[in-house]
Amino acid sequence: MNIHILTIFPEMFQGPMSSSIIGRACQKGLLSIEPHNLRDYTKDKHRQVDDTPYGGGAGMVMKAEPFFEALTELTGSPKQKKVGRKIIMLTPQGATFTQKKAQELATMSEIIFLCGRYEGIDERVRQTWVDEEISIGDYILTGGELATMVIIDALVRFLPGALGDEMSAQEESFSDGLLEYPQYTKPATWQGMTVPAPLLSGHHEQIRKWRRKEAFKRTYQFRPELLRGRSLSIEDQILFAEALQELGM
Ligand SMILES: NC(=O)c1ccc(NC2CCCC2)nc1
Repeated sequence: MNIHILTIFPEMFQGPMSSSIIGRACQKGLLSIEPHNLRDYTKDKHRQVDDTPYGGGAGMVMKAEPFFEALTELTGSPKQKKVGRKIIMLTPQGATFTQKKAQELATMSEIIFLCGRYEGIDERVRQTWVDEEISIGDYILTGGELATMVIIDALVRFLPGALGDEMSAQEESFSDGLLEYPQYTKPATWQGMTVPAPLLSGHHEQIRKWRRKEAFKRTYQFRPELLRGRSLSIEDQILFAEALQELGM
């Protein structure tokens, strides 16, 4: 997968996108991440990327030209829709990003992220080029760059080979829509707090059930809406009932 990012702050991507799992995935050739400085696509000597808004008002708006120049260089023309490529704009108006969307994006062969700054990007960029608008949550950021990094972080986990096998286990337990069960590591007792006995039993079936029940407890307590409308297997119904009992419900 090739990821291109149009931004006026390419340097923001150096640290986060070259560290840890993302950095290793790039080194393994599972994906490439290439920020492009929009100023390199300006034609005036001041390398102007923004200007005052028509109709007045505070702040500045990002000019269409640098985006058009960069996107034309990267993709040819707007009409050349390529299968497996998405052009995504990060905005608070976008569809809220989810794990499901992360999984879907991970199947793309190319993604181009458009990062706005100031008051936003000239509307003609969106109407000409943008396939999807995504928001990482209902809050306003100073730019689309951090939202882009969040999305890259979430999708890279779905690239085959990106996670060591120790992480892939977390993958399926989380992606079935329940919250994560509690995690423990050595020592077995820390400041008088002990690890729950089932986890020390070495009894895999007991451990699996304990984890599933804890996931039901947490999901019911913190995100009950995730449980609504779910059809549960017989075993899950039993574990869910036990979870509610232990919660004193
Ligand atoms: N919730 C979000 O994903 C999000 C994205 C971009 C943004 N700000 C950008 C958008 C255009 C100028 C700054 N704020 C919030």
